Amino acid sequence: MTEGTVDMTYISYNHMHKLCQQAAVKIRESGQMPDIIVAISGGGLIPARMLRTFLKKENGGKNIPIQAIGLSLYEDLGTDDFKQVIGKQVVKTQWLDLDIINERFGTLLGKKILIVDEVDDTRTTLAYALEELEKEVELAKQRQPEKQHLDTEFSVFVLYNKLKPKKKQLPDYIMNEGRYIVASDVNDSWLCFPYDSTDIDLHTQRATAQGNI
Ligand SMILES: O=P(O)(O)OC[C@H]1O[C@H](OP(=O)(O)OP(=O)(O)O)[C@H](O)[C@@H]1O
Repeated sequence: MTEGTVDMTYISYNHMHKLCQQAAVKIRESGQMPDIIVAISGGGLIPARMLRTFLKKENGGKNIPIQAIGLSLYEDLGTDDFKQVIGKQVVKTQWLDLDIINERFGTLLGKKILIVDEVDDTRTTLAYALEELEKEVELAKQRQPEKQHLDTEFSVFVLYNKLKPKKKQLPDYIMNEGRYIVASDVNDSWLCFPYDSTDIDLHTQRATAQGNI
């Protein structure tokens, strides 16, 4: 941030698209080609869908299903305690459809699961998502003890990682074993995403001027 003002970084759809294309190669090379993509809604939905196009290509033409989970740290959900919790507490608004996962795969256990979001800011949301998904794995082991030996492997993909001190950490097995995949490390500026714009032409001009095209 600059003193008294906020640095604004404008991002175009094209920029997100191209980063997803490059990231798909990194994901394949990491050995973490997912069975399931878990998109953190809302911001993770668009990169997850873009990524799926390129992962399909990297995955021999096989499409990878996307499940959406809704987590909100900064959004006003109209609750009475909004001012107290914004930026501090993650609110779960949607969760995995385990019936669909079990119907399609038989189990969540033994799967490679890629968690996708558009930005890692304080890392609070990603840490929460991973903790809650790990709890689902433990519950699945209780429900399906005959499959508890199957290793479920998580990895994380973000389009933009802000280079700043983080409030929460991801475990070493994510950070140190090639399972935290970042398309672009960025300074701690305000990221302006195209889907938040009410004037997409002006937004794209600004993104272009900053080279984010
Ligand atoms: O690293 P953190 O500090 O946790 O911040 C990152 C999160 O913040 C944004 O979500 P937001 O809560 O604004 O909801 P949205 O995706 O629906 O806009 C973004 O989409 C990430 O999920």
